[in-house]
Amino acid sequence: MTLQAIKYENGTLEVLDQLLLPKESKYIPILGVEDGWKVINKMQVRGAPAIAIVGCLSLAVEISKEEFEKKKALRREVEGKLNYLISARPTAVNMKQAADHLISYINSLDNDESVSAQEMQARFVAAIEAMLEKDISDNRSIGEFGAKAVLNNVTDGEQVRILTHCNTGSLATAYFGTALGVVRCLHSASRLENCYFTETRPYNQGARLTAYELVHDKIPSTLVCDSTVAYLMKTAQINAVVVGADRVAANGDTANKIGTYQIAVVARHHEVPFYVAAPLTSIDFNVNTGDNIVIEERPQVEMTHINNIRIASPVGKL
Ligand SMILES: CSC[C@H]1O[C@H](OP(=O)(O)O)[C@H](O)[C@@H]1O
Repeated sequence: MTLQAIKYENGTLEVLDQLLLPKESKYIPILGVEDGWKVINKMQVRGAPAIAIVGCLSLAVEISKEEFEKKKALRREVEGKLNYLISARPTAVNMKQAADHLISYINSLDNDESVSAQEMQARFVAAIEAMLEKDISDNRSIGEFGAKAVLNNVTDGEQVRILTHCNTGSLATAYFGTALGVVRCLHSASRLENCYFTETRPYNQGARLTAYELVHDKIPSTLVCDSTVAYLMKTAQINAVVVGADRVAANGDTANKIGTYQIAVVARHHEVPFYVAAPLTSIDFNVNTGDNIVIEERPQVEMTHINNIRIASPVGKL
């Protein structure tokens, strides 16, 4: 079992094919931007931060193999390929945020006459490589801060029962995770009684990925059907719901995996504190409210089939 979704070293990139988990643990080589776009679009790699990191690293791999005599040629190639990578999946903002930051950075290098084309290429690749460690550092901070926030609402020494949705752990980020990072910190502090997590149809991020992570880390946990969450909050004294985010709008509206909204409504009804654990790279200050967030529509086969086996009778329009 491995929880390293992304393996990168000196211009070589491999990603864990999450479509095969938990049955098979297989790494896919990423030789450039086209490979990066495909693994993101097919959801072999998924999770808002991981999408941005893999997308940008696929560009770093490609750029590292080329030689640029002219700085403007490098800038043009970088801009075009970053904008292409954004198109792989629309809802998570992290790839767009990373692209905007990197385009601004390479423009500053292009405009700095003291920087040669070779230096520009090296500094640009280094800026992308730094995203890996930054994400892990952010996740640990989110985990510690989130655990404190959850524990502020319970009596001293009480062990907590958490509900989470989808996968927001090491398989959705560079490592450690966001909402699952909060769960990891509660467990490390010996304050976690149990983490309930939903199967998260139709891709089954919970049943396939979150289960994989919590078993690996030996964290007390229970897999529940998506349809159980209301009953669970009625009967299991859940202390908090903690979820991730694909995109948070300027007013705090949050787009996350389908099913999150109904969990939030039920949490409100049962007066269970509801937390969104997300890095700054998931916040889009250019979008005023959630109404302006593009919600992804995936192929219907992802609902009607599991491992290429039909589980839903053929019907009309789904
Ligand atoms: C830590 S971000 C996790 C985020 O990504 C998931 O979506 P997907 O598996 O489709 O990429 C889900 O929305 C999670 O909240």
